[in-house]
Amino acid sequence: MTDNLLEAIGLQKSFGALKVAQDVTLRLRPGERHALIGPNGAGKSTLVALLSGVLALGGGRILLGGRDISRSSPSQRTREGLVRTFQVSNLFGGLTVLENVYLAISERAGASFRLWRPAYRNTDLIGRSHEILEQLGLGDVARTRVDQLAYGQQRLLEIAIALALRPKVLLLDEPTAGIPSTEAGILLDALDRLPPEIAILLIEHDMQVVRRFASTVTVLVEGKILMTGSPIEVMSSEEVRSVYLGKAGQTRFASEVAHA
Ligand SMILES: Nc1ncnc2c1ncn2[C@@H]1O[C@H](COP(=O)(O)OP(=O)(O)OP(=O)(O)O)[C@@H](O)[C@H]1O
Repeated sequence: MTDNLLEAIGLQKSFGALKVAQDVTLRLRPGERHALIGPNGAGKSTLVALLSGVLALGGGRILLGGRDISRSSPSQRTREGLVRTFQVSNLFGGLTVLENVYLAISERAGASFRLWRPAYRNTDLIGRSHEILEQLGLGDVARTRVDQLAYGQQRLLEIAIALALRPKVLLLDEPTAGIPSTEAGILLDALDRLPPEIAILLIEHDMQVVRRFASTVTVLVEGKILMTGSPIEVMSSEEVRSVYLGKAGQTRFASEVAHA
């Protein structure tokens, strides 16, 4: 019996001659806050695609709650609780924030094709949608059309929709990317308030976000795991500094460590 919720064991993936996942092993326990970092082209997005089932594995196994989901479709994985954030580009811009979350919840509840009128009678699902929006600080914009939202709020809505799918494991792909610094704080606060029992894998470039959010960090370089450790261990590793970060990053890391 294992207490790991998600186990990715020996994952392999190649695009032609390019090996983008080489024996990648990653484990997440319930409630774990785990960050995945690595330079551009390291294979982070590929790993998320392998975990979520968008890409087929070239080798290895993925277990969710001890069950082998290596061959499950993305939607099966979502139903079983392995959820990746919805991309802003997949939001329904012409619908309200509430309607977007409601659609996700009703889909989870198996009601997606009963559409608007009958669905709107379902006060439980609407109540749950409001609850999630409040949780993420989007309560005030519930009736606002998504295309009228600030970008940071749209990114929060991605997370709201993922939460609506009742994740056990949540894959967050660069949630702060593209968000102006004035709005980023709100998003970081929202990340702090995510339900503590959910295991979260955060793909992130910004080390300040990583340090604030994660208790464990995995560094991926050229499709291989360079190291896994606490943010401080990772940030103070010479190997990480020299192999992964380069000169600009070394300066940044040094200042991060100094402020840790
Ligand atoms: N469908 C594909 N076909 C061929 N090569 C691909 C494909 N998808 C990604 N790659 C290549 O695989 C490597 C890993 O890409 P990936 O996007 O996973 O890296 P990443 O760590 O997410 O990078 P970034 O931080 O820039 O998003 C890159 O060299 C990329 O060009």
